[in-house]
Parts: sequence; C-alpha cells; structure tokens
Amino acid sequence: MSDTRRKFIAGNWKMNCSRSEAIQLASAVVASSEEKESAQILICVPNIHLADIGKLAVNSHVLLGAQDAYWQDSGAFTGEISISMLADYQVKYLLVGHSERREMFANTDEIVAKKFAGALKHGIKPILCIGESLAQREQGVTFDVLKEQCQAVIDEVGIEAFADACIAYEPIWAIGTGRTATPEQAQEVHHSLRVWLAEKNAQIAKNLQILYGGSMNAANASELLAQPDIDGGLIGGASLKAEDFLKIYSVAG
Ligand SMILES: O=C[C@H](O)COP(=O)(O)O
Repeated sequence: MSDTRRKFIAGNWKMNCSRSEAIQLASAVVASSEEKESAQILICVPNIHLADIGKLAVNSHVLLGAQDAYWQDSGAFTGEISISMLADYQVKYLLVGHSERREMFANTDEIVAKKFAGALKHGIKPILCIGESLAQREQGVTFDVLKEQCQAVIDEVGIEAFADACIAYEPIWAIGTGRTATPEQAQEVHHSLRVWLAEKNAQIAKNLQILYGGSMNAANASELLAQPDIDGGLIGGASLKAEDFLKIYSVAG
C-alpha cells in the first residue's frame, strides 16, 4: 500500500531560533542533505524568518513551510498574517490545527477547516494536525476525536481536496514529552484512519501521506518510519539540531 507514497520529513521549529540561529540551522539542513526520490524534506519556520530562509531554500530540495496563518486574505486582524502573504515567500506547506494552536490559541475545528481551505486556495499544501489528549486516549475515544477533527475539514472542502494535503497524527500526550507512541500504537491509528478515509475515497486514502508527530527523534525514527502506514514525521524538538533532523531524513527512504 505504501509504495506510491514518498516519505515526508517535516520539521516544526515552533517559536525557536533567533535570526542568526535560524539562518545557520536552515543553511546546515540545505547544505548537508541531498534530494531523494524516496523522501521529501520540509522546514516550518517562524513567520518572521520566512524571507531569510526562503532565499536560502528557494533553489534547493528543502521545502519551506509555515506554522500558522489567518484564513482571511486581508483586513482588520491586527497581529495576524494571511495565507496569501505566505504565498509570496516560497511557502509550499502550512501546518493547520497544530494542537498548540488548538489548545492555546482557540483554533476550533471550524477555524482549522477555513485555514485548510485558505491554504489550498493559495496553492499551499495544508498539513492537517490531529491528535487526542491523554484523557481522551484513556477514555477510549481516540479514534472518535480524530474522525471529528478530519470530518470538519472534509465538510468544508470535500475529501478530494486531500489530494493536495497531508495529515499529521500527533497524540498530544507525546508532544515535547519524550513519551512516544509505540510504533504499533501509531501504526494502528494511521491504519484505522486510512481505512476510514478509504470508505470516502479509496484513491485519496491510498496516496495520502500520514505523518507521525510526538517526540520522534534520531533514535526512534527508523522503527516508526518502518510501519506501513507511517509516511513520515512532523518533528519538533529534534528538528532544531541539524544533525538529528538530518539523521531522521537519512533513515527515511
Ligand atoms: O509539530 C511537532 C510536534 O508537536 C512534535 O513535537 P516534538 O517532536 O517536540 O514532540
């Protein structure tokens, strides 16, 4: 099933790196990795560094992504950046619905769906982040939560829109905690998700890259990435060290 899908290694720098640190890290990622047929590499940097990193990455195989943006194109939204503005900066991917945006910045399923649609409108591929809390996992409602988060987007844009998107499954209890889902736990979720999506559109489900996020690092990446339905990683902490991030890319395909 996975032979049509390339591995996708995506770094999410979150709110880290001064300007000089960002340039140094991105330069190392660009210079020390090679283009591969079997895998893609992406860095999602803080918006303020997009111009600098865009210049570094523009003619390279390293894709540039953003971590969030507002879905309206322009207007009185003080402090926000629109998706149309990102499109001017070589941004190819946009994280939507990261659990930190959902939890700390009130991004509801509805808002996430609008951001997903906004990204597609501007030719940027959304990476829809979904995940359950520890309490939800313990209550046995993990899959219900994930379906609800996906369904809100499907209701807005239709399942076909996932031809130009990815999903990142990030159990909230594994983010930044050092506690990783076991490869079997992650595979079970990814597989169930793909089967559920296949009921809506088999081809879309077959081709869709589903990434795992939550304390993926250089030590555990190869086991996670060996699972048939884990098509890559959305990597936080370990993407801040070029050496660790590139090690993950090197084991991905
Ligand atoms: O976007 C990345 C995820 O939140 C995972 O972060 P982490 O690798 O630091 O656990």
